[in-house]
Amino acid sequence: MAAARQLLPRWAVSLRPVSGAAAAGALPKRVKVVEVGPRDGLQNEKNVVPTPVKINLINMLSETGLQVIEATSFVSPKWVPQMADHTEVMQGINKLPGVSYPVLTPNLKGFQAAVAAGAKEVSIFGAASELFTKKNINCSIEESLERFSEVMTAARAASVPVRGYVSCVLGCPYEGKISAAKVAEVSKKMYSMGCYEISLGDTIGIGTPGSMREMLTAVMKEVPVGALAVHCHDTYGQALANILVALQMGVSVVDASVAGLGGCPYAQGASGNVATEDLVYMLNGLGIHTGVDLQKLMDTGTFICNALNRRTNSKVSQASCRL
Ligand SMILES: CC(C)(COP(=O)([O-])OP(=O)([O-])OC[C@H]1O[C@@H](n2cnc3c(N)ncnc32)[C@H](O)[C@@H]1OP(=O)([O-])[O-])[C@@H](O)C(=O)NCCC(=O)NCCSC(=O)C[C@@](C)(O)CC(=O)[O-]
Repeated sequence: MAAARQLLPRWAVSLRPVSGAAAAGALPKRVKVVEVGPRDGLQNEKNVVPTPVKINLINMLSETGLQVIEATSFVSPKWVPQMADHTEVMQGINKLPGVSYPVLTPNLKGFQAAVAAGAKEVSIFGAASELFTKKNINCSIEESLERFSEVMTAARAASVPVRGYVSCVLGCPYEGKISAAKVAEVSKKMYSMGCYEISLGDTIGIGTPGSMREMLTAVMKEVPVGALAVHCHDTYGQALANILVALQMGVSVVDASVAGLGGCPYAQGASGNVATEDLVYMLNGLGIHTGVDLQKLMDTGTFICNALNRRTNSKVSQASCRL
């Protein structure tokens, strides 16, 4: 199959990492932080989060300097009731120039609804595990790729850039260990379809720096490092260490969730993503530019934790409250 051309969002062009960074083992000078809190962070909440709270959360995040905020998902409300207000959220937020608000779309129906609601960028989401794919989107990996290819065709016609997620890259809640070769195979297929970026998801946060390195080594043979992102849940407390390894290997796009909110409804027991506050703190300490205002981010974390009546998972926010 001939590779489809990747349609880049406007902001992405200036953020491509300097080529050769991976070979030299140098850290990137800039990192694009993809904030997934409003989607990944909230999708697993038991109680329905009021739409105005979601809108406020996104509006506050927009003021922090983040360039990408994943806003919601256009999935079946029977599967994920928390995201049923996707259209209201997309139409209620203040979309700032220079900030992108991608949404998840599992199929053509979701893509069409997303575009009708004003989405200018979407993400398709697959997995390197057959059982997880079945539990999450009710089909096999092969069927999921067929559905995604319909989304890609429609997206290309509408000039909508598409990001691709691959879940379970370091382990699966149903299958256990997932081979790096399988992750590389699915990533390559999604990149070849035209996804401009592949986000590699450690869905259950089980990876270690060692398994992250092994997996990335395999994937980087099939997908250019400049088109890779990492998406680390922090269940085993390994997220920052895993991210650091990815940065050392040349990855310069990292997903994170404010206050470390979240989990996946189809990966029971998995905790949230790395907290965006903790990621930005680490990147600041490494002298890596993100453009994100840490104080505003922590204020946003406080807002959403108060709204959800829970304690933040961000160690940086916890520490700054104590000091
Ligand atoms: C994919 C489906 C829809 C298949 O679900 P299905 O039941 O197989 O779909 P279907 O095509 O048979 O349709 C069944 C019903 O759903 C409707 N439907 C069909 N498509 C849509 C849509 N897009 N939006 C709204 N409704 C839809 C469709 O119209 C029909 O409605 P009915 O006739 O029964 O009234 C379902 O499995 C689903 O929605 N799954 C979403 C699961 C999900 O959101 N998981 C969490 C996100 S993934 C994640 O968190 C991992 C990630 C990305 O963060 C990375 C990581 O951490 O690894």
